[in-house]
Amino acid sequence: MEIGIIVHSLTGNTLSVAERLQERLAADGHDVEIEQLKTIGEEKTNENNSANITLKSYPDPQAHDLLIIAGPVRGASASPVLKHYFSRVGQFENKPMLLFVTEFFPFPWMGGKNALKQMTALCDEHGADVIGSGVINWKNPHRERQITDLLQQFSDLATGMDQKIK
Ligand SMILES: Cc1cc2nc3c(=O)[nH]c(=O)nc-3n(C[C@H](O)[C@H](O)[C@H](O)COP(=O)(O)O)c2cc1C
Repeated sequence: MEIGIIVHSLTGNTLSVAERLQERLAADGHDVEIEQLKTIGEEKTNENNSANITLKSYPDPQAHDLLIIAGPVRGASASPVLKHYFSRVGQFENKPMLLFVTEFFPFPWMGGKNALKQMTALCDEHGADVIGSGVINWKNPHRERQITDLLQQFSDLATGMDQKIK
């Protein structure tokens, strides 16, 4: 199955989890491509109006069977860069989607869950079908276990989906 991981990552945390996911899903037999969302010029972290953001490129969601969308938590909310990407892409036409966020604080209720809720609402609005999601808390003493659990969960969901479409 063709899997696209569309990731916004400024300081590398989210990207590092995305790379581990890519490795895991590739070992499961999928074709996995990471596409990073990058702003033109230096990213302004105080820019909360996603309409003022312009990206270097806008990955085509229809190029993949399954999409994984990931980014950092910003002010207990979804990343403005991801919000902008959704607004520019328009409709996802029932694309199956997995979501994850990384955040500095140690527990998911400290912003991560809210960011995921916003991203899920955006997916609903744009016609995507969210089949799983997760939060990685960078300051949680069990961060490594959170990451391995996420890899396992996403691997199981991707395998289940692959079996359905075959
Ligand atoms: C402007 C800004 C706002 C942030 N807000 C939060 C927040 O509300 N809660 C949190 O836990 N971390 C917050 N963070 C930290 C990032 O979410 C966290 O470090 C994340 O893992 C960074 O991911 P990245 O390295 O992929 O960019 C914020 C970071 C920035 C720059």
